[in-house]
Amino acid sequence: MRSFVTVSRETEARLDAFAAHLRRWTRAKNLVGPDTLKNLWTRHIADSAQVVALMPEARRWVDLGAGAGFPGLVVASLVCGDLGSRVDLVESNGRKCAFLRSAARETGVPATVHCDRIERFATDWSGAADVVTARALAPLVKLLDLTAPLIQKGCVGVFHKGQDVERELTEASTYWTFAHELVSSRTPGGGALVIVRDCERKSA
Ligand SMILES: C[S@@+](CC[C@H](N)C(=O)[O-])C[C@H]1O[C@@H](n2cnc3c(N)ncnc32)[C@H](O)[C@@H]1O
Repeated sequence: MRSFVTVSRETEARLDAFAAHLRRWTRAKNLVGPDTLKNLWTRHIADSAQVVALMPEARRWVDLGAGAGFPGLVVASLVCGDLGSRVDLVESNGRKCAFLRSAARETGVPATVHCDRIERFATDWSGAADVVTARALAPLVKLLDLTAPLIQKGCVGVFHKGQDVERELTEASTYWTFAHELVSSRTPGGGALVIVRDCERKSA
């Protein structure tokens, strides 16, 4: 982690507490696979943290399909202390929601957990967001379906993608017109981040 992202001592302490909490929960409740723990700092924490550097002015974040907190809880650890910062985490798995709440309490970060289906959250939620994130959740075309209502209100989508990002962009452009930027991931694995600032569904 330290070689990929530079953070303050306080942030590093929060991330350490989050990592320790995740290891404890995984031992007791089998929350994430052994590969996740093995590569925790480089593949998951640093990979998650890079979205904050891309959106330094953002204060209100929404993370869809937060899982064990990537990137949402890592973002919350980094923006903690910035005036007005908050992260809304959406996750439908009850065990993961319990972990997310417990980890947010333990680390003292400004995160709210919505234990809900994204489809329902997206329809019901009346809050505002600067950035919506999703990592390892769905192909880009589906992410645009889910996040278009937010993006069309000015929220920026920042989506972690793997090596087949070009194929996902081509597929998405069949159904959507969207303004995007592609940023190479700073962490190993050859992935990329797709930043979407505007989108409109193409007429049939
Ligand atoms: C592959 S995991 C990725 C978790 C995390 N973002 C990461 O990068 O490690 C996808 C997560 O999204 C959640 N999820 C999938 N579809 C969902 C939906 N429609 N509503 C809410 N959560 C969903 C799953 O429960 C799971 O925890």
